[in-house]
Amino acid sequence: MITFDDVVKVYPGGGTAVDHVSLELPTGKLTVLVGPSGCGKTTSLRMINRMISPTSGRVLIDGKDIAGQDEALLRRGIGYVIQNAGLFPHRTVLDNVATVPVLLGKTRREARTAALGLLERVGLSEEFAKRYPAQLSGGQQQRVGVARALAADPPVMLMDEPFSAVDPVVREQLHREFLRLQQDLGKTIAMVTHDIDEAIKLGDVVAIFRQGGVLAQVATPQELLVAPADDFVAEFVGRDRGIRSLSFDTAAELPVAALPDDLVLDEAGRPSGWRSGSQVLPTGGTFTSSDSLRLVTDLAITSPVGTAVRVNGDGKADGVVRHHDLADYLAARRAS
Ligand SMILES: Nc1ncnc2c1ncn2[C@@H]1O[C@H](COP(=O)(O)OP(=O)(O)OP(=O)(O)O)[C@@H](O)[C@H]1O
Repeated sequence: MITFDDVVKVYPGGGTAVDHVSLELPTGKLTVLVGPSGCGKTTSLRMINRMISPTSGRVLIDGKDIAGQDEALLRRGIGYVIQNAGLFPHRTVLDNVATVPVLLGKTRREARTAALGLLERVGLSEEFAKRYPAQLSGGQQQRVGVARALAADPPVMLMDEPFSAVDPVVREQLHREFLRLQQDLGKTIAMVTHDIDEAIKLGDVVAIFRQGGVLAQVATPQELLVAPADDFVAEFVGRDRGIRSLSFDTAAELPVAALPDDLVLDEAGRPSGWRSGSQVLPTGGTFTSSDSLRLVTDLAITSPVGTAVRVNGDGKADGVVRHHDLADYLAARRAS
């Protein structure tokens, strides 16, 4: 666990960048530091590996104040990924990843073999290993940056806007890959972003900062959407938060009604449309009990008959949810 204990940072000649922040970043989880520009996110992140020292207060890793620790040793256990990857331009991709393990005492051959494995894990095949960073796309460079940070197998990773320099489609792909990787590795990660949607998507815990380096709220993404602490957080989290919060709940407990007569099924029992006079209208998609309530809501709204169809693992229809029943369910859930 990383602990900020009443941390203050005042830059000489500047204002207060971080103002009495107390925060816990749980072990094995991804904590996102998010907030508007200049609110102290990067300063806070860099206090974890001592690139910046607090003016007062303490930063502890697993209960030990890092101020008293050997700086080189401390950083060995902390990977660092920055925007635009920050790769060494005159080294190949392979050597970018293998450099730190060599410095830590691995033979060049061992380090290179491990580096190839890491590149593969972040989705880069062997053909990229011999290239130089400038010969890669932005998204590929970010992947190398992540592989390089992982090379020393540090328990802690600091990531400063790691996905912001790539276009939205590549970012989406990197998010998915990164979440899968983190599921396997379970690193303790602190990530800075200014993008609340990214924070909500990736974070186990989200710490929202406001101007002046003050913590506005620390919560799970779902809590932030359902119960923002104040108007600043509500505004920062953005519109549609009620609908967005439904992404975090599955349809497992949603009661379904029996299949109605106007639902058309194929021979295998799979839904193929809604009968409407002489026409058959499209179902517009189906859900399973492990899908989110947000998907079910979307299906019920967009269905030509206001009804979402549930299917089982074989794709057979096994129940329906009408939009008014869904509304009743959501209202009852809110009240409980
Ligand atoms: N070396 C420095 N000297 C003086 N002031 C600084 C220094 N570094 C940062 N600041 C100031 O401290 C405040 C917090 O900066 P910081 O970079 O931590 O914010 P941030 O939330 O990461 O911002 P951004 O999202 O724009 O990167 C800002 O007002 C900034 O101008």
